[in-house]
Amino acid sequence: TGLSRPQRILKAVQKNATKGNPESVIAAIDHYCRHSEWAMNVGDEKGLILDSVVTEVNPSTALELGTYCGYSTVRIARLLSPGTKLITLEFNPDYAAIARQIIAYAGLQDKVILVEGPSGDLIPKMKQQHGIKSFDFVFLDHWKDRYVPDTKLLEECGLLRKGSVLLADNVICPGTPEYLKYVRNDPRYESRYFKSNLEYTKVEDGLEKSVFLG
Ligand SMILES: Nc1ncnc2c1ncn2CCOCCNC(=O)c1cc(-c2ccc(F)cc2)cc(O)c1O
Ligand SMILES: [Mg+2]
Repeated sequence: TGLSRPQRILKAVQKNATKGNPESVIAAIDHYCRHSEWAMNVGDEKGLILDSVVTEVNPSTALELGTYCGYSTVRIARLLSPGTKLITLEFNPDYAAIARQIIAYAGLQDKVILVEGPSGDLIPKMKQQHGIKSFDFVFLDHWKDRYVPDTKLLEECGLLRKGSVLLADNVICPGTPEYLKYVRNDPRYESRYFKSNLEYTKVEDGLEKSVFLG
């Protein structure tokens, strides 16, 4: 049945972007997904909010849950200071294989550690496998019903510290009502909603930024 959607996205990057230029990789994916076929990247509109939060936090350690094709991985990694790492977790090996190629095309492979597997199994291994004490920044963009259990897991594993920032995609569409209740009602979190639109559409969506108060 031909190429998969992620394979078609990779082809669009190889055709239209410049090797080693993350901005051109981001632009190529956005152009393809806006004009050829929709895909579940965080996109250009929510991407600007992601950029501003990453720039504000300037994390030394960052975690992304849900890599897909690596679009937000490239957006985050391109903003990291030298010597800092982004760990991104992807469940689907086919997505992971495409993401590795897109991250490498952007020239960001030295800033990114892509780990394949379910977040619930991998999060408890972060300290011993990657020498992580805690995460300064976490981008949640995986299965929407994993946002709450994985946030609790990050807390229980001591991977959040006072001031750690969680940024969650899709809190309106597809929606993560349980997660919004959790971070908005728990006094240990200071939460704020950034209204935007679902990638490449006029449908409302947004990002929830939550600071862990310890
Ligand atoms: N390491 C891991 N551990 C556990 N699970 C993992 C994992 N890695 C991946 N997964 C699971 C799947 O990840 C993809 C999750 N993302 C989405 O489903 C998503 C869907 C839409 C969407 C779709 C259809 C509409 F009509 C409207 C909106 C938009 C988005 O922006 C989305 O992000
Ligand atoms: Mg998303």
